[in-house]
Amino acid sequence: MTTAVLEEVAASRCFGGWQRRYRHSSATLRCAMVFSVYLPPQAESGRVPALYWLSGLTCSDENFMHKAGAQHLAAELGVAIVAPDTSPRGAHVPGDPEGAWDFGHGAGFYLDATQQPWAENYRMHDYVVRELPALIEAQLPIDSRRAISGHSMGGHGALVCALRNPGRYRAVSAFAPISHAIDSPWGQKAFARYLGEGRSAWKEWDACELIASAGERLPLLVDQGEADGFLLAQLQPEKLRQACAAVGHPLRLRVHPAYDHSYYFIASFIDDHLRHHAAALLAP
Ligand SMILES: N[C@@H](CCC(=O)N[C@@H](CS)C(=O)NCC(=O)O)C(=O)O
Repeated sequence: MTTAVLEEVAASRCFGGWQRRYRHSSATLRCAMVFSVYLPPQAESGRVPALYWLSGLTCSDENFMHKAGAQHLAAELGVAIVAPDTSPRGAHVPGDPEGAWDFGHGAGFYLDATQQPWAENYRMHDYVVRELPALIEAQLPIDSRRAISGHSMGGHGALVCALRNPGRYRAVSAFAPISHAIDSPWGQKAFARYLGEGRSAWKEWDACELIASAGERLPLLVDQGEADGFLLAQLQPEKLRQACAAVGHPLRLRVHPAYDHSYYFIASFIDDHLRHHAAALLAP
């Protein structure tokens, strides 16, 4: 699995480092995938740690890199940023049967599907947690110091990746995550198809459910805009607050008046998240 070749498809100098894009064949997802990576200047003389960023519904690997404005501080801190795509892609990969934007292509939900026809390709958890880091750590100047963050569906993904894999990430954070996916319309639609109708299987991919039995108490940093149109129906950060309070899981939940769901919100607070991750990634 680690022998796939990374084919560079774009490279731009950026804050003394490089913004690059690679294509590779994914054995996990059974399709070609593209990811973006920001390599800070420090990567030219040694290996650097990486923050994995998981984007939300409808995004590709490029939304974060184009809009979050993270490269300037990542260059200063010496942290790489890796942004995978949000689902498997390609004409042979099934999408939403009705062509909706909240399922299928661009909406992999960072889980490993068990139901056909999705189980063939939709294994984004395995891809993000194992296949992609193995490829990157073998072929790029990035080492195994990892942190993870994301937005909305990707915030759910970041929390679930960290909670399901104790010891794999040094830090975790999220912007406007789908906090309790099994209790949200987006999550219910996706989980019913990817995982089947049995709700017990859904709980293995739900941040609030996983908090109770987490194998480590990695502190969560979560930012949420109060004017986010998806706040009440889909995101429900108060459920995350309750789940953390019930078991004493450390949570810093910051609610920001007037901020919405957009990348303007992410750009406004990304520096705090980068410093949160860098403190853990660069600790001796
Ligand atoms: N297409 C949806 C919105 C989807 C959406 O807001 N996606 C968020 C993640 S959940 C995003 O980051 N969009 C891409 C962008 O803003 O660059 C709609 O019409 O309401």
